[in-house]
Amino acid sequence: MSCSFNLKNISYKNDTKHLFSNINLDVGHEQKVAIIGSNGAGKSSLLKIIAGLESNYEGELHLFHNKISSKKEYERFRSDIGYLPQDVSDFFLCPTVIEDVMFNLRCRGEKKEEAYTKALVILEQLNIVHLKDRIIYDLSGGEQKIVAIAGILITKPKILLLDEPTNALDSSSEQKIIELLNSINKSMVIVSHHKSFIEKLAPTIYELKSNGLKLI
Ligand SMILES: Nc1ncnc2c1ncn2[C@@H]1O[C@H](COP(=O)(O)OP(=O)(O)OP(=O)(O)O)[C@@H](O)[C@H]1O
Repeated sequence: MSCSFNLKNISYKNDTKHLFSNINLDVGHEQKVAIIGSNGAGKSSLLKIIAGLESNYEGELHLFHNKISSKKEYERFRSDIGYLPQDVSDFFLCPTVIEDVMFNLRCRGEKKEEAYTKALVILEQLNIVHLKDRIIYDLSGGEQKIVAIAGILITKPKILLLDEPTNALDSSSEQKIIELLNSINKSMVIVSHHKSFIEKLAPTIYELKSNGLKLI
């Protein structure tokens, strides 16, 4: 199986405590994997390691069969990785929804009109086109989460790392996210507390324990 990324014997301790060791994970091309675990187990920290936001770990991270030994090496693959943080309140860089969803494409040199058209398509897919001119910080937490997902999906990353993608969403929005993520053929790691949600999305579910990932 062609692998999108591999974790080899990862151990991590943050400023205050040892969180986990012996983390081994191979995520194949277009494979969807979920990680559950108790509060504070380190799920978000593990996702940050894969997202290249935390480098103070032991062990090896390989992206597309390349061993990543430095932040500089990670940067070669940064645009292939879409990361949704658990808390999206600091995620947005533009005032309005449409501007923010277009932003990453504009950064990559896309013309304004093309970026606008693509942003409208993704807002329609997520059923939030009515929010397009709203100020993001006036939106509800759930609405902000969907806007953040739109801003990630528009860049067509190869790997999606989603930290609690449906917390703060009502059941109809959660259903939309499930349908959308099911329709996307990409490698994904989804962290969630909601087993019922995860089971609809990821055939492979692990529990994060302090001594490794346990297949459940
Ligand atoms: N920057 C940090 N400095 C010190 N401790 C931190 C930091 N970030 C997180 N922690 C602590 O590390 C532990 C793991 O946090 P993390 O957010 O990775 O866990 P989690 O499994 O995602 O938790 P939850 O399910 O509650 O979201 C927690 O005890 C948390 O308080």
